[in-house]
Amino acid sequence: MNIAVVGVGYVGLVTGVSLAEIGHHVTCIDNNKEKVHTLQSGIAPFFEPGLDELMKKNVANGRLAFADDLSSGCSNAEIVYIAVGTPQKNDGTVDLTDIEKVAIDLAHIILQDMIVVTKSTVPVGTNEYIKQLIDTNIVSSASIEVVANPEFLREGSAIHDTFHGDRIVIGSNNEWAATVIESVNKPFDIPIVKTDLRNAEMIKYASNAFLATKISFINEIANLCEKIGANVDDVAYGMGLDQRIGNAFLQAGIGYGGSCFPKDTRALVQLSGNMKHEFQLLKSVITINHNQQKLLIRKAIDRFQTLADKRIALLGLAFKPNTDDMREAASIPIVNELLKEGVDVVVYDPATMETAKKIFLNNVQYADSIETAITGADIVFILTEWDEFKRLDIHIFNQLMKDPVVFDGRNCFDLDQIKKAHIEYHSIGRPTVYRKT
Ligand SMILES: NC(=O)c1ccc[n+]([C@@H]2O[C@H](COP(=O)([O-])OP(=O)(O)OC[C@H]3O[C@@H](n4cnc5c(N)ncnc54)[C@H](O)[C@@H]3O)[C@@H](O)[C@H]2O)c1
Ligand SMILES: O=c1ccn([C@@H]2O[C@H](COP(=O)(O)OP(=O)(O)O[C@H]3O[C@H](CO)[C@@H](O)[C@H](O)[C@H]3O)[C@@H](O)[C@H]2O)c(=O)[nH]1
Repeated sequence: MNIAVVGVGYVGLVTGVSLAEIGHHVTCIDNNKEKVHTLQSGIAPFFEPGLDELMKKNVANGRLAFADDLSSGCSNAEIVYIAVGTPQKNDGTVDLTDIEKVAIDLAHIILQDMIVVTKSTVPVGTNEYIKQLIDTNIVSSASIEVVANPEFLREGSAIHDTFHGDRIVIGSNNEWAATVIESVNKPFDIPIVKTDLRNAEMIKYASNAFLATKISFINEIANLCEKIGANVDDVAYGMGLDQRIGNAFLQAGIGYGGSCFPKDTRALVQLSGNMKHEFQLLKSVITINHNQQKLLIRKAIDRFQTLADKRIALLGLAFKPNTDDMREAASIPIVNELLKEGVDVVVYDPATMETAKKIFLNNVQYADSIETAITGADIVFILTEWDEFKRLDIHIFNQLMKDPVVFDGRNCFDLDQIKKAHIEYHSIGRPTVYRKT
């Protein structure tokens, strides 16, 4: 099939590359000319394990190309995927400006019958609206059908998730269009859920909201574990063995961030409100997450009374490991709060330093290694569970800090290992380990 993908962010690029990998001819289109230029020179605009290789391979074999112009990019396309951003507006509603623009621009250039597939996460009813927008603006006699095909990839494991996902959701109110998109996806060999447009849109929001709920639930259990002297890692393990619960997404920590959970949970609350349905559970999930992001600061203030003039090294700024994405990362409110407390902040992350410089400007110091970051620090905060941190020889804290106090927001270390290291160690939902004198 000849396919165009409009919007080359995370989702657009992974979609384009994977459709090319299973044999389709794909043109990825973005209106950001600089981005397209970078892509045409063989460089992915973000860090994602395995993506570069697949991209280069499919460009070389002629199945993948990039364009900055919708009209030329779609000239041969039988199917157009929309993968532009759907950010949140100040009032909490989803900003559909980019989707609307793509729909209207498509209506002006479509000359042959076409299937428009929405990959972007959009509120229930949006695909019907996209069809209506195209139908009312179309200049030719061509007809279009819409399909909702929400994306479930995770950043940092996007390639793996695409080829080994649990399901592909295909929503359409037109049986022919659904069947075509089913055949497009067949080579992935992943179970396909065929449903209508509204169900497909709702599956995406409900899935993200449920995963966010699991995280806030285990974080509340963790906070309780600390008070009653239990260990959340053991509790989560014991819970997760029950197949009805499952062990995924029970990692306690400083809450969820990223470009999806925060935005999509707020959007679902907003959508419910519009329907006069108060989604109390999800509102609590969001509040718990908000509080959890600041937990290390509260712990540090409890321990030291004031953090003014302390030097704090932050290890990890990305919202999760294996990505250079800092969208809605816990590190951002943490740095802002620490600066207000008068802290001397030094940061290190294996992948996000360039992004961090644009966010924190010269308000923090930037270290080029773990060692440089922690040398002379009074306190260390661990905010992202990069392998580089988990594999650290923990004696390094002793060697490079005077009185090492570590607040680990991602439970990177085993407590028995920590007990041998002569450091003071606070983590999430586990007993504090005090330094032996
Ligand atoms: N990032 C993820 O992990 C993820 C996973 C699943 C679903 N989603 C959803 O997928 C959608 C895209 O997310 P993302 O993170 O890839 O977005 P992004 O913001 O990183 O990328 C969007 C791209 O669309 C381009 N664009 C905007 N308007 C355009 C237009 N008119 N023509 C051509 N290109 C245009 C932008 O230049 C940008 O490159 C969102 O709805 C998001 O919620 C994201
Ligand atoms: O047990 C866990 C699992 C995750 N997280 C945090 O949750 C956030 C999101 O993690 P993850 O879901 O792995 O990353 P995303 O790339 O944001 O992926 C989510 O959001 C995407 C966008 O909608 C969906 O496609 C994916 O299915 C969904 O997992 C991160 O801050 C993690 O640190 C935890 O705190 N504990």
